[in-house]
Amino acid sequence: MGIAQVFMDVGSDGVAVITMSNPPVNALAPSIIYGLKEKYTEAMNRKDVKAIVLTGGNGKFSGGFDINVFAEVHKTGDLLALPDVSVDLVVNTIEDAKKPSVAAIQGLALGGGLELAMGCHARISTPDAQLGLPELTLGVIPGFGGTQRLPRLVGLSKATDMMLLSKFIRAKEGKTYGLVDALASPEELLKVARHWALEIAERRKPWISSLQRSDKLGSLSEAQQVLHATRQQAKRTTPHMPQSQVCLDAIEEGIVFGGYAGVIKEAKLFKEIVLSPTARSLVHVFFAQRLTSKVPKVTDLGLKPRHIGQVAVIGGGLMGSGIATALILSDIRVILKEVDSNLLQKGLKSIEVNLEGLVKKGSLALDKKKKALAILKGVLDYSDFRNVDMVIEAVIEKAPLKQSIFSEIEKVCPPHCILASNTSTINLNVVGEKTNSQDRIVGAHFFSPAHVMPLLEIVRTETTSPLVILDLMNLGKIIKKVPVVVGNCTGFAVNRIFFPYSQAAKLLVHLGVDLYRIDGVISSFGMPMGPFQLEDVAGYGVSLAVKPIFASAFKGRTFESKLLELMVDAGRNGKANGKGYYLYEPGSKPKPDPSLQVIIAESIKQANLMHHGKPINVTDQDIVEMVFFPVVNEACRVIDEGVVVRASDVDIASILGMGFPKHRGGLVFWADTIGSSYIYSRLKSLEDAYGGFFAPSPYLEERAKKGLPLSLESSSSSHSTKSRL
Ligand SMILES: C[C@H](O)CC(=O)SCCNC(=O)CCNC(=O)[C@H](O)C(C)(C)COP(=O)(O)OP(=O)(O)OC[C@H]1O[C@@H](n2cnc3c(N)ncnc32)[C@H](O)[C@@H]1OP(=O)(O)O
Repeated sequence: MGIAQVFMDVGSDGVAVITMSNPPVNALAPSIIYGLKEKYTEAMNRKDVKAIVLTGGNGKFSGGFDINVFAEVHKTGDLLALPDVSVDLVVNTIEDAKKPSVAAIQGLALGGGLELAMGCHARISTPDAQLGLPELTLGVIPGFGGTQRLPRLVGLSKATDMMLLSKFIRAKEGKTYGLVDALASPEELLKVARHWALEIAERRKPWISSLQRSDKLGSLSEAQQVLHATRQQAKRTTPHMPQSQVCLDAIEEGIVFGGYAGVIKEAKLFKEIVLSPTARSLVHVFFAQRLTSKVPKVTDLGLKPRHIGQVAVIGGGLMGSGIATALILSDIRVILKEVDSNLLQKGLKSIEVNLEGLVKKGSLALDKKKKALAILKGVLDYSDFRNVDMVIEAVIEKAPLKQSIFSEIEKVCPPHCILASNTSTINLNVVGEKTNSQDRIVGAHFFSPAHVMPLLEIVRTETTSPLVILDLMNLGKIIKKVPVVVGNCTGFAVNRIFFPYSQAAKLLVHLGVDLYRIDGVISSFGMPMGPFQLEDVAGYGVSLAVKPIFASAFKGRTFESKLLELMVDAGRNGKANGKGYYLYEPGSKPKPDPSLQVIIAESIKQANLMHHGKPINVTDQDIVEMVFFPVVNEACRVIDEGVVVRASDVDIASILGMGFPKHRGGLVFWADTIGSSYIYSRLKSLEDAYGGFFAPSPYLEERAKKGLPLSLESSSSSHSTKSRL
């Protein structure tokens, strides 16, 4: 961040323009808050100032309160680091001042930024500025009066919608709701705002304090009905997010007892919720996600990413068509290659279906769909490959096939062309073994469905050039993915860390624990679905293909059973044929299938794990620990071997790639809330009872013995022979 400063410039018209400057987003750091207070006091005291225009520098109003302060409060527990903005600055200094303020908004006004603007007596904005109160995504609630002023400006339903869903709206939409008083072009913005401020001062325009308004709130009973319905919905959709209910508590206080009482209640609730485990987790996730874009020896070399105008995707199956969809949606021209016209037509059709799905959901306009399809071309040979900047191979997981494709594309593509593979498991050195282009071979591991899932795992080998990594990171951002750079090993980071997840669940079944109970417990923990339903949805082909790969790469710590083979023998292929661990019927939820018990009994018999044939007795907590601690253990190895740049990259990869609950802060963050010593001792006793699958890794053991968090960076604790990054 640059230097945080507040400037004031008083014009001959008697308008003081107060500008917040704290690049890149003018976050409201404590120094900005104090600076605002100081400039406002000066403006009030100066006789030549009639009115104030509040604005932000560098084309942005403000991205909200400085989230670093939350991180500081989480570290120290000291709430004094939070300045009193809501009453002292917004109510007393701005809203109740004897001179009017007008907010001149461009770029964005989010969180505390929008709350300052709502404390002003009018808001003028450029049409495309983004407005929103996204505090709930950080586990907190709006704390500068937003829970009170937004409902009073736009009405209760719209306001709860914007706050609970952390929805951003454009200013032109805000104008229709009454959040914005007038729109102006960037060139005219200040002029219009100055004029408006003077008009208020001279009483030619109304002098409105948002907090005093009630005209948009409806009657008390209507308001309470809306709040009740919203509460019920939030309980269903965000059961792990206490901030939703707390936000509604603050709103309700203001509806019942008036805006000022609401502001006081909001401030009190804010100070409680900011220390909640959810806020700690979500603030961690905010910074962890941004850290993924800082990759040593890649982003610190002063390199500039090259333009990627055209990409060839090889293979039009589920992954290839999803990747192509993601690319054309972001205006990148795509050549889709298949081996015969039948498969090509299928691939092109899947892309169209993907786009139609987005149109149906309302997230893609029809003309945007047409535009996207116009930059897609299907081909059956390599002749068009001479013009592409990147190839993404997405064929089935067979090493010899990938090798022959890579040696062919090396010959036909231009020398600058990046050669990427979407393999999820196969070592990239093997993929590129038959080429002389090791420096431009890279993994671009998308997650299915590729046009929806936000994670892009970028896999670098020891020879991949930094520029190639940077180009792929940049492309990832353009297509709205979160790129996480990892090292090359079997399963890379995500699939490797999560291989024990389904294996542990199967192990539990072979110890006599009910499969549907396991899925239920894991869903309640916060995963989008349990491990068995996930396997049904992903299809057994993937699980069966990777089983031997993991077994040979991670000898001694895999759990083998014949359950899946027995399922396939019995004609069960998962969701694909409507029959897996669950029964799938169109239009209804997956149903448990009692006849599955015969297959499970056979698999249990073959595995012969149960002591005297007796099922084990486990609590729900035992299930969570037996499923996730082996996953944490593998994450420890991945951190120790340098497969990830930093532990927090695992947090982001686990959330975005596997659906690990965000409100728990990601896998390693969650593990650290439990403590390395406890996890180690549990794994140790599970190892004694059930063998090597649970054996704690040396990294975990060392951290536990020293009482250190797993995420703490430390050179001395490394057991690895060599970093892969
Ligand atoms: C009391 C109040 O009610 C409480 C609050 O106001 S809480 C804050 C509410 N505001 C928010 O949640 C907005 C958070 N920010 C964002 O969503 C996005 O950063 C954005 C939409 C503003 C910009 O996105 P984008 O252009 O992709 O840039 P992005 O990489 O996210 O951010 C750029 C830098 O600004 C920082 N930043 C953004 N918003 C910040 C904030 N509110 N505080 C501190 N830093 C912030 C980021 O950490 C990043 O820093 P880095 O370059 O060192 O990694």
